[in-house]
Amino acid sequence: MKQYLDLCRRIVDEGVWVENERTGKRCLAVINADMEYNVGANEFPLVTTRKSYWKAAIAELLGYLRGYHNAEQFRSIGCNTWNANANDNEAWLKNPYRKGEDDMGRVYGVQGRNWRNSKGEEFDQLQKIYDDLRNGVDDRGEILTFYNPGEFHMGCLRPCMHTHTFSLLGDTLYLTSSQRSCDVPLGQNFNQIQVFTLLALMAQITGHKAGKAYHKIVNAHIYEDQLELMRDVQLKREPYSAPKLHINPKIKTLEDIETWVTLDDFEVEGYEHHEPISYPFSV
Ligand SMILES: Nc1nc(=O)c2c([nH]1)NC[C@@H]1CN(c3ccc(C(=O)N[C@@H](CCC(=O)O)C(=O)O)cc3)CN21
Ligand SMILES: O=c1ccn([C@H]2C[C@H](O)[C@@H](COP(=O)(O)O)O2)c(=O)[nH]1
Repeated sequence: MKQYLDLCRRIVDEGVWVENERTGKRCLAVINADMEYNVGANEFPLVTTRKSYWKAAIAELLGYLRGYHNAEQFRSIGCNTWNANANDNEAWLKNPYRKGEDDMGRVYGVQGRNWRNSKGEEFDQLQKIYDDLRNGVDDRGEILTFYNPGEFHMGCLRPCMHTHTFSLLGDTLYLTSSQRSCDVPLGQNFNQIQVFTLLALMAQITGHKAGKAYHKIVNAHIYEDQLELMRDVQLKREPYSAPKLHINPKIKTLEDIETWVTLDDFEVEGYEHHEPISYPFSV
């Protein structure tokens, strides 16, 4: 929690104002933030200085791992975060690749599970990583990337947290996640849960111990309409200690994640938090 608050404080104290054309809003931004989560010690990085809707964040991750392409699929597993980008963004509504209501296009998990080359052949990046790790193999290229510049025009948003690299040292699995753009009040609240949970889940289904997860953020920002709430409310609160995440031990394979896992398979123990804060969202 301290590293999250340090990042928020750093943006408030040292951030530079930048115009953002896509949203039409200004952001206070810093460049380069390194976050580290101790998954092995089960220090779940849940924000405690406001109520965090951690289940929605895990649902979003499950949707990515399943290759979801539609906001309705996300809603059906308890996640509302893609409604606005799928249905309220002018540029996407006019895009000829949009296949109607709720379609998100070729973003995130679609790239992770159905990457396409110029011949139309598809690659399942996650399956390859899973098969290697289960066999104890790390070929130094265990990379799940959602970043496909050749298909940006076919999706509602370029991926923000775009690349997850897995590494095996002995019987311990590590994760390094890279993010180009981070809405710290809203997005980071979810993203740090997702980095942690992704490593915990992959370690569990590939039969390894979880080590640390390293989360590298490039542009970390607070939108102008979020600043007051962050500076004058959230940053004035004292954090509580980190809760623990419990994942159903019956989850043993990638197929389990693809087929029957729900939010009931995740529990948080010892989550003490302050009152909710509702931050404005920019589409
Ligand atoms: N401007 C922006 N910020 C983001 O963080 C973001 C995007 N756009 N677009 C794509 C996804 C969607 N994400 C989102 C979208 C909404 C919430 C959100 O509204 N969170 C609320 C309530 C969550 C709930 O009730 O389930 C929160 O208080 O955390 C969080 C992340 C993260 N990403
Ligand atoms: O997982 C996510 C997804 C999105 N965001 C934020 C970061 C930015 O504020 C917007 C995306 O806008 P771009 O103009 O494409 O950078 O969404 C996030 O923090 N985490």
